[in-house]
Amino acid sequence: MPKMTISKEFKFDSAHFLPYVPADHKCANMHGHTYYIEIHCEGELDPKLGWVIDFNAVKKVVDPLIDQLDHKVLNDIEGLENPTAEMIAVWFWNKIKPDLPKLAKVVVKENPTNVCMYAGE
Ligand SMILES: Nc1nc2c(c(=O)[nH]1)N=C([C@H](O)[C@H](O)COP(=O)(O)OP(=O)(O)OP(=O)(O)O)CN2
Ligand SMILES: [Zn+2]
Repeated sequence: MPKMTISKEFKFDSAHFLPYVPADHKCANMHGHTYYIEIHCEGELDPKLGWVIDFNAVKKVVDPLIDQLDHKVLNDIEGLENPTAEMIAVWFWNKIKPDLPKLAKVVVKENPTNVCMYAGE
């Protein structure tokens, strides 16, 4: 069967600051982002269902994680004490991969121009 990649996008609004940047870096101050997260899953199509994985199955795994972060201070979340886009991508990967083995990539967009892609290596 053909091998394909699907992706589903999620959104959350959070505050953060970056604790290890120099004090005069603007990101040392608390500020907010509307984050967009893409969850990419890759695999062969199921021959009967005709899909890689049900989009709804992705939603069921990811929604509880979005709820943990939405309208929160990311620095207060375990594992996100230094909430760069890169660390957020790793956080999502580690939480999602055990439940979605077809997970192939996590994309974190702090804004349309600041984007991090992580494929789990
Ligand atoms: N590699 C990374 N660099 C930076 C990160 C990050 O997560 N990974 N994060 C930040 C800050 O979160 C900051 O809020 C973003 O700063 P900046 O790029 O200046 O974003 P702006 O929205 O202000 O973008 P402009 O292009 O200047 O409009 C910093 N760096
Ligand atoms: Zn920021």
